[in-house]
Amino acid sequence: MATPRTMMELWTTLGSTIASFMFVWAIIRQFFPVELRRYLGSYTHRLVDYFYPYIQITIHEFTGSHLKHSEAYSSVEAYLSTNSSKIAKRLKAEVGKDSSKLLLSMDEHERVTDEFNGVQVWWLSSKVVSLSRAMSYYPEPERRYYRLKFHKKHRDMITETYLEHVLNKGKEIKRQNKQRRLYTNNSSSSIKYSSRRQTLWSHIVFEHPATFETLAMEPDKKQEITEDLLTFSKSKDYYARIGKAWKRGYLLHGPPGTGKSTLIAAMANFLSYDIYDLELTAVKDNTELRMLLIGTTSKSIIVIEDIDCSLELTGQRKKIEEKPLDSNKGKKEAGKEPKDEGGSKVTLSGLLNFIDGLWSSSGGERIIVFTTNYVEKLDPALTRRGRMDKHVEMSYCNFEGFKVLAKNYLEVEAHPTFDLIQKLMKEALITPADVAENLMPKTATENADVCLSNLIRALNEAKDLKKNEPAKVEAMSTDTEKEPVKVEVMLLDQPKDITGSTEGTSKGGSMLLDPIKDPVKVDEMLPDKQEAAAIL
Ligand SMILES: Nc1ncnc2c1ncn2[C@@H]1O[C@H](COP(=O)(O)OP(=O)(O)OP(=O)(O)O)[C@@H](O)[C@H]1O
Repeated sequence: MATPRTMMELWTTLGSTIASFMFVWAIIRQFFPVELRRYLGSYTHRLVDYFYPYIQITIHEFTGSHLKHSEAYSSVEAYLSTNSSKIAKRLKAEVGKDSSKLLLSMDEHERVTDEFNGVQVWWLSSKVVSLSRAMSYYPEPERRYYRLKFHKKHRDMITETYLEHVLNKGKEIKRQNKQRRLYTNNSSSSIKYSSRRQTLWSHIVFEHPATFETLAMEPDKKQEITEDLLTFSKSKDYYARIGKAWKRGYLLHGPPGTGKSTLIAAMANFLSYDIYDLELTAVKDNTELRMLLIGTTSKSIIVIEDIDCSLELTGQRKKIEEKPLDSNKGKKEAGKEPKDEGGSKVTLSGLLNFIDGLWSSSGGERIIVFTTNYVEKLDPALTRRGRMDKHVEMSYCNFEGFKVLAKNYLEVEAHPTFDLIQKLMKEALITPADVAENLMPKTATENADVCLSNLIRALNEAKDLKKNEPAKVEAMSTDTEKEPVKVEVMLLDQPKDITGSTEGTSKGGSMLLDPIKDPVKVDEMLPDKQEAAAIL
């Protein structure tokens, strides 16, 4: 017990000696001439620096003579918010800029410890209050700062690696906390008459709840997409090394209601990216397209929906490339109102240039997503790999997909009706949108049992519809000039004998037809003669 007491006494004595010395020194130095005081001051600093083993770096809230908000400060603040909310005892809560979330950060004069590669560092939060602040007519804002302290032997590691890590992590956290935005392009006509300050894009807050967990899709496919997105988002150095624009093209194709838009929302939420919904029909020409694309920010998904309707990309590339496109036509056919009456002169080559990285000069990563209900109609120039790196087929709902939706909509993971639903799903084609519609309770009294029986009814109807479908014909060859056409006939509910006999087969079959010799037979076989002509 004697040693601690001696130590205590030693510290107490040392403390009071230093305090007395400081006090005496403060009195004496007043009588020293200014020059001498400065001289002594500089020596004191040097002496302290010599023995003091730590280095301090200060990051101020405002920088420059115009007191601009420092990006480094806000990044450090975001970085420390994750640490300090767990460690610090005094926190402050603020609603962040562009965010609806309450963000916690360490309060003034609070200290937290951080560790990086086994090295300990200390962060202090503090502020400078100007003395003239209270008296001044235009009080200066408080200037907050963070101070980082570390041992001088780690100088290189901290200044080269740790600070970069803090800034990158902080930026990432800021982006995740930021409200996501959904941008749409303004039609050319509205830009013409608008004030100069109006931009080409308008935005709203993007709050789509879709995630990969709530998406009805085969688990393997989900994993493949999420891995692809993650790899892409971390490949900055790779793209820089190979000298390519940091972009990735996705083509989502499948019937309406299979979740193409939902997948885009899930991708945006997964990566915390903004979405630019590019309505090509509202774009006047290639120059405007270029301006729009240059106006997009990095870490965004640029979406061109129903590309088959936006541009007539069904013909030969050459013809289309030269021809200005009346894109309104396609949209009207799709039952959508075009935004711009004048029609768009965006060409396929303009679009291809853009996909090939026209905007690469603006830096940062972008994902471009095209969606279509008719992938076979698109020009191969648009869909070839390299432009569209990933083709994702969105298909009808299967039992796995149904289970995801049942969990989302009804919070049901097992039910006596599941076996029947599984059987029916093999026999009927139903989109995830239709499944979702049936599973959604319409009134407060509709429980899971009611919703599931609604779905069973819908599945039975879809099954009957499929049975009653007219004969489906598949042409195996299209060369009608020389070869006979092999036609596969699938006769389901109502057998229809193509040879005129009333005895048909419900199983279907195939036969060789010569379109020159047997035109009538081929015609008869199809309910729609035009369809026959198209196939042959
Ligand atoms: N795979 C899916 N997973 C979860 N929900 C889905 C899925 N597919 C469709 N839905 C539901 O159906 C609705 C319509 O789907 P969505 O708009 O994503 O389909 P789409 O394929 O983009 O259709 P369109 O081609 O008509 O634009 C969505 O709001 C969602 O609720």
